[in-house]
Amino acid sequence: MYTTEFLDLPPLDSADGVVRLPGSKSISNRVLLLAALCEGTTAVHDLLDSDDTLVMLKALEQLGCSLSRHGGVLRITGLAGLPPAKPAKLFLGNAGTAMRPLTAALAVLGGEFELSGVPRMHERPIGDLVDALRKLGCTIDYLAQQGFPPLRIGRPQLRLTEAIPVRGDVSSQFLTALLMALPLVAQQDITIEVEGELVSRPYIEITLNLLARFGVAVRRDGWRRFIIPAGSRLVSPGEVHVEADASSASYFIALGAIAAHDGRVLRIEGLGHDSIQGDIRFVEAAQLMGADVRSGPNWIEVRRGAWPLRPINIDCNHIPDAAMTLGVMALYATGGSSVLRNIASWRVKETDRIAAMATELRKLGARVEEGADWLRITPPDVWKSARIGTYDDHRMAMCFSLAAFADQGTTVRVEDPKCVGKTFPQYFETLFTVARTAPEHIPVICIDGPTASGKGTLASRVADRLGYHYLDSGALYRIAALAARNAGLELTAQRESEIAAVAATLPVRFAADRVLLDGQDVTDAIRTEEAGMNASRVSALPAVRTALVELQRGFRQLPGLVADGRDMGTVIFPGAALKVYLTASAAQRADRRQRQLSAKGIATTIDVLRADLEARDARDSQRAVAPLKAAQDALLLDNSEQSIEESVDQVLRWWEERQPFKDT
Ligand SMILES: Nc1ncnc2c1ncn2[C@@H]1O[C@H](COP(=O)(O)OP(=O)(O)O)[C@@H](O)[C@H]1O
Ligand SMILES: Nc1ccn([C@H]2C[C@H](O)[C@@H](COP(=O)(O)OP(=O)(O)O)O2)c(=O)n1
Repeated sequence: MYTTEFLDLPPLDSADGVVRLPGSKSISNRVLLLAALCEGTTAVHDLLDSDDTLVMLKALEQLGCSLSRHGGVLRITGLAGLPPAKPAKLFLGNAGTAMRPLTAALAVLGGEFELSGVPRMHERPIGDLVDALRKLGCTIDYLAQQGFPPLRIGRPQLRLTEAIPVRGDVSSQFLTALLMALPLVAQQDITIEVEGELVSRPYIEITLNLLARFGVAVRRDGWRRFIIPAGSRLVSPGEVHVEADASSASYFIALGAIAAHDGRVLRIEGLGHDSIQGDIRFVEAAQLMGADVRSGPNWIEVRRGAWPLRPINIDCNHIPDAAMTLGVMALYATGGSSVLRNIASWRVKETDRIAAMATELRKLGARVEEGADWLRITPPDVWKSARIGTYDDHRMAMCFSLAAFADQGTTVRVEDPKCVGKTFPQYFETLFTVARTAPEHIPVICIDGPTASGKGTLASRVADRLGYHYLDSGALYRIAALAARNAGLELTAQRESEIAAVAATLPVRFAADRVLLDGQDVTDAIRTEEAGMNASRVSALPAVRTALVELQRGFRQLPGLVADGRDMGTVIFPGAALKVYLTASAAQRADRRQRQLSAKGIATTIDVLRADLEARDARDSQRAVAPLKAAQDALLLDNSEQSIEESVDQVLRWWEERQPFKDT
């Protein structure tokens, strides 16, 4: 997951390939709660691993459920319909799918519980659910503002003979919560009556479907009355497979419609046309806009159909979450405006999504009108690069990533990308496996300079701050030298072609912070001073340098690269958007190297080190091919008197000055 302050998406061109998506959040949290309440043990396969499921799991553990994990399977032994034995204070983050049903289940079962969440959760209304629960005899108090979490729950005196009214027009989660909780106390038929128009009906269908799997067949009379039959009991079905999340799939369905052009196909696995999730109907909306979609029971394939996309005017009640994705697709639907209607529930989600979408779409150049429960979006005439605020809302981050495909070459900065952790922690990584763009669009920052100037330290920290890949090109010369020695070669010009042949086929792999050569961990072996000197020797051989060019350029991958070495800016990435030539005095560098070595328990003297590094400087800058020197357009940074943080901040400032949205 990207935990950087922001993530810049350079202009993207197309998409193809296969994605497997994480499990559905709605199904995951419902299954977890039902498994926790029922009789028996449930093995849950393909559970979503995200912030919202984590808070649910922690809460269930606190309530006394026993959980164990083996491989990808989670086993839960339920409470068999009994109230939790101990009082508990549950923290539920910003997970509505945990807060609402747990409130209902615990209020019906009774005990001493407190339920709280993040500040935004304390702004999301729960009064209608609490009113319904109080009417049937539950004890619930507000601990802060009336109508909002945090809540205290006590013991109920249940009255279940009369129909229980619940409002259906704010959030379907209230009805879901009652439907999952009331089978615990169904000594007689229990009737729930929905007041107002029921929003987000598909989510109720998921609830009913899962209740049926746990042995409870709810009867219903249209969408107004739901009856839980007397004698209902929640019983584990044994095994449950969680299907991939249909709301998460919406981003990739849209991606296919926007970017799978010229024979490309985007295939989504783990979800198909017989999905029980309402958001699967996003497919129909995407088709109306022009997507070419084919699907089977467990897969969906999407290609670009109509292009540009067609504007849409649609009632989104049946796809409340996935409909946000239509808002960004509308940017590509020229020839009119798109209207998304019946989206009032957006106002009380992770953020006020109507206001948030309007604000951020405008930044890209779209004209947007906003009503109480609708949005009208007219695509930009001229796209603008923009910093997109995400409001701690995973769906804002995910849908706006799709704005990077404008053919006018816009850069989209997604702020706080880690908000996707709520439902899809690997969203951007998954996007980058299928999104394509020309290499010259992928940003590169080059940091060249002499030994021990701090290139590696600076480059890897800048890469961390930007979420970019990092290329330590010196490591490749070190590895090439080691591999050549292992092959019994002397590191001399007479052996140039043989060393180059070794370098051309290096079986090297970078895994986390380890370097593997032919499966052997050589991380420490390549870091000795001798290995540095050997690297310097082989790096003077032109054929060796040529052999390593493609390997180095292969590191230029989405979302960007920071590369350090001697010739990053002059030879390997001459078109890089930022080149830094890093220096420090020889005395400083010798001192730094000595500290670095002594931290590893290697004793040396400053004089020897200084002589070594001056010898290396001389060889690296005097060789015939790609000598160490500043690129003409490089910015010079002498960090002799700077701390590491100061030099990192300096480079990031230079980088910001080059961004297209720096003045916005
Ligand atoms: N600006 C700086 N100020 C002080 N020490 C630094 C600075 N930059 C790097 N160092 C230290 O100098 C040592 C050498 O840095 P390194 O990144 O390995 O250099 P290079 O990759 O140029 O050989 C490291 O121990 C690092 O912590
Ligand atoms: N892009 C590069 C990187 C390194 N080299 C050569 C020259 C250097 O002396 C050796 C070792 O590089 P490395 O960056 O690992 O060395 P230092 O950490 O700066 O001591 O490889 C090169 O020629 N071109």
